[in-house]
Amino acid sequence: MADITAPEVGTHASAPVALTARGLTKTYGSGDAAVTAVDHVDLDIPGGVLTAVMGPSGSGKTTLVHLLAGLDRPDSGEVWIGDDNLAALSDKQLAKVRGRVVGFVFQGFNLIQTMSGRDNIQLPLRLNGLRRDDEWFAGLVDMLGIDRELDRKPFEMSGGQQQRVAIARALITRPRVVLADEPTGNLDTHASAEILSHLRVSCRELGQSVVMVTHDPTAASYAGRVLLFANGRVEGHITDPSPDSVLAGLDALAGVER
Ligand SMILES: Nc1ncnc2c1ncn2[C@@H]1O[C@H](COP(=O)(O)OP(=O)(O)OP(=O)(O)O)[C@@H](O)[C@H]1O
Repeated sequence: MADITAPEVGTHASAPVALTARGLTKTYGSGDAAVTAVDHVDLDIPGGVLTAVMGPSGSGKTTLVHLLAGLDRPDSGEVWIGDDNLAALSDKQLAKVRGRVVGFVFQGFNLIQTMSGRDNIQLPLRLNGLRRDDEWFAGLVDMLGIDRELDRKPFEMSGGQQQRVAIARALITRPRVVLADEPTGNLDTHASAEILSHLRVSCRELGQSVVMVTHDPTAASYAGRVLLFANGRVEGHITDPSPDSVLAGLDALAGVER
């Protein structure tokens, strides 16, 4: 069984920290039925790095990214996106940070069924009063292979096509931080590889930070760092992962499960 490296906090002196969590805690239910989905998590997510979050089903990964995105409020602890402490923002300010700084790709995609692919992708620009960059739009459409989806409504698309449209929507504002829950879960190997390569390059070249939850060791191997999550805590991490080192890390993680 492989050892998993203890989590590091506050040691990325060379890379500016894009996303910080301190003491982040969220419990669902109460009494005997209480489940602490995220349990005093401290995290520093550096800029320019693709970070994967892996761990057993029910370990709290989705809850963690929802808290990091400000979609859900923690019971205690703080999330900082750059210099913004999410807890200190009004709902309006939070919406502004979410709209301009953060891109989301979540399970279920949240595409608007009455709007075309094109309008869905461009919605974050309209909502945030941002101008469209035609070249960037065309580049995303090309990279994601969604030319024919632009004039279709989501219900006329397959799950994989909807997922690609949702990824284009997340990237259209060139957000500093992208939070994604299984972003390639409905895609074939080729499409997944292309999208993950793009995310990795845009982290490296644009200084973007992507945090993605995945169950797929191959997808995780595109990351610069894998966080190993169990029982609502970061139990370790793997730097420069390969599919084999990720599998070994998951094996080691099984040993710390409740
Ligand atoms: N809205 C909710 N109400 C009550 N319990 C919840 C709620 N959301 C999540 N939980 C519980 O919190 C724990 C963590 O759930 P979460 O969805 O964050 O895990 P996960 O690691 O993302 O799981 P999976 O890999 O299966 O998607 C689970 O025990 C789950 O049952």
